[in-house]
Amino acid sequence: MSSFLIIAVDGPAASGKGTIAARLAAEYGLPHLDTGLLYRAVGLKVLDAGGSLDDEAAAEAAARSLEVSGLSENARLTTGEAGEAASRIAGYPGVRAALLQLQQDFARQTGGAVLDGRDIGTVIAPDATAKLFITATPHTRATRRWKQLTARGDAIGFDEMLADIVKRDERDAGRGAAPMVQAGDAVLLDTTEMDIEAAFDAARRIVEAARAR
Ligand SMILES: Nc1ncnc2c1ncn2[C@@H]1O[C@H](COP(=O)(O)OP(=O)(O)O)[C@@H](O)[C@H]1O
Ligand SMILES: Nc1ccn([C@@H]2O[C@H](COP(=O)(O)OP(=O)(O)O)[C@@H](O)[C@H]2O)c(=O)n1
Repeated sequence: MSSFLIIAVDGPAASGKGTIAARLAAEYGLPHLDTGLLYRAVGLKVLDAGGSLDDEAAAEAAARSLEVSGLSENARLTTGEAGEAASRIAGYPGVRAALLQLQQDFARQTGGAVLDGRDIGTVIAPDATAKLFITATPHTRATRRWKQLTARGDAIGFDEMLADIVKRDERDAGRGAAPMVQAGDAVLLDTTEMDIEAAFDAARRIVEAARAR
């Protein structure tokens, strides 16, 4: 069994892919990159500069000059505003091109890595050892995200949350550049009826089966 291990974890909003990716990274002693943070940071950078999310050139410039250190400590990146902004700029090919190399370098570092996002198994690491596509029903995902955001004081109604998630999924799956799609060789994991422990357990078994191939 090779000691080089790339695990690609993709899926729609609030499916639990970040939680699973972080747990897998701890399990296998690998570094983890939440690639959604990159797009969230670019979206907020455009907004903070007073720009428009419709301005493709501004988004591409923000992506090219993105400072990637410290993103996971920035709580603002996990807000609903950042998620929406991310999805608006993530369809621009120039933004995706600007963020490609750093993600591929992260994936190919010595020993390997775990990355989660929308296009890890299809574009960033098509040669990944194990590919998972995590999903759950929109209602379940909206419930999870609503609990997560309201627990920390963000004011949002459940119906609005559900509508936001459905709209973002449609935009992510419908765009021309690296749309959210399950890779042909990814294993689908529907966590609707699973708690975090059960979902992680199922994910670990998928990785073990892939490593044994
Ligand atoms: N299987 C699960 N059951 C219940 N809650 C979950 C499950 N997986 C994740 N969560 C919770 O749902 C929220 C969203 O999970 P997260 O991993 O951030 O999703 P994603 O990375 O897909 O957006 C978090 O609060 C997380 O703790
Ligand atoms: N690899 C990735 C990761 C995120 N994204 C975009 O960034 C947005 C935010 O991603 P995220 O993973 O942080 O969002 P959640 O699934 O956590 O809600 C997504 O809706 C996508 O539009 C992407 O296009 N490609």
